Amino acid sequence: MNADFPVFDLGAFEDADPAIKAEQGRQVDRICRETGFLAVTNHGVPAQVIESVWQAAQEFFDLPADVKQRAKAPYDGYPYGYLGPELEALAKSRGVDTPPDLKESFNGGPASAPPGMDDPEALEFCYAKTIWPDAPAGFVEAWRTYYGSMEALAARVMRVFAVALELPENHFEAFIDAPISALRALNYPRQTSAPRPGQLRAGAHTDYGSLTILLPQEGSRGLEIMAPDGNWLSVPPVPGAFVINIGDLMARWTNDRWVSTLHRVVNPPPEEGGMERRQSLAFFHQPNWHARIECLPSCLPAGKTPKYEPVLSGPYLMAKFRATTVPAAS
Ligand SMILES: O=C(O)CCC(=O)C(=O)O
Ligand SMILES: [Fe+2]
Repeated sequence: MNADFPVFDLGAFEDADPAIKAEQGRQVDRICRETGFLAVTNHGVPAQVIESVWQAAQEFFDLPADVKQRAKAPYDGYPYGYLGPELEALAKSRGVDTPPDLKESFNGGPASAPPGMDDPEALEFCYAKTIWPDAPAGFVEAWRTYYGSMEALAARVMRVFAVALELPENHFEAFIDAPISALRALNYPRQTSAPRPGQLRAGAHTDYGSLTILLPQEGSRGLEIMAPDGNWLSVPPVPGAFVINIGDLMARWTNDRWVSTLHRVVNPPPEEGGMERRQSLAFFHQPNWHARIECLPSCLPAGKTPKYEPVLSGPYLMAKFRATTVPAAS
């Protein structure tokens, strides 16, 4: 048990006066320099919003395979809809060849494109239609409500990050007012046979964007992060909390002051009777398509040049995403 997994009280931060906020920001800065993983409590997302999408996702994953396939992505590399078992290997994003991950997922994007958006790649990719399942009833509404709650929560966490980086609290606002985030419901099915060598529920990877809001199944285990000493550390269940972690884009934005930590989901140990299924929800927050991500002013030591060229959020995400899709067998 990791008694020391950091827990951050978001409501208390928001109610605090500037001096306390600055002090809490320094704590968040320290966490993000070390692992970039923390649990966020007192987040204000209504239990009902979480419960509804959780239930809807569970019922969807319980449907027969052929029914789920009706919501499948229309072609390889399409970002949204149902992605069946063994179609993705996250370790490939780092050039590591493993068997496909033991999971299935349902993915959805932003509700609509912002007015004036005419970039063909953005329209074809981030703003592509979500392929909705026709069952269970209420799925779309529950999904959209949760997606909206995650957009709002991510914006609040970005305010904490701004303070942690000694920037004005609203620094990130203009970069994230038309975000191209994705919500993914994950199901790691009950394992009835032994995994292949090197096969995990989710291979070791870093996330791509600014931050991820993860909701692991209550009380579940399996998520591991790489500690600064190189050892895998299991993330303990924190009741009522979301697990927040930063992604590659935030590492880049901060000139590597913050780390986008390697993480994975391991198979349950059979000797603990742990072949059971595990569900999670992952919201991948990503700045506006056109947001130019270049070294933040507070992250560049005097006299130094930034480590990275500026990138645009959307095209950067596309390149990352395409590297992980396992091509269909021919
Ligand atoms: O299911 C989990 O706990 C983590 C999933 C994850 O890291 C991802 O999908 O990027
Ligand atoms: Fe991840």
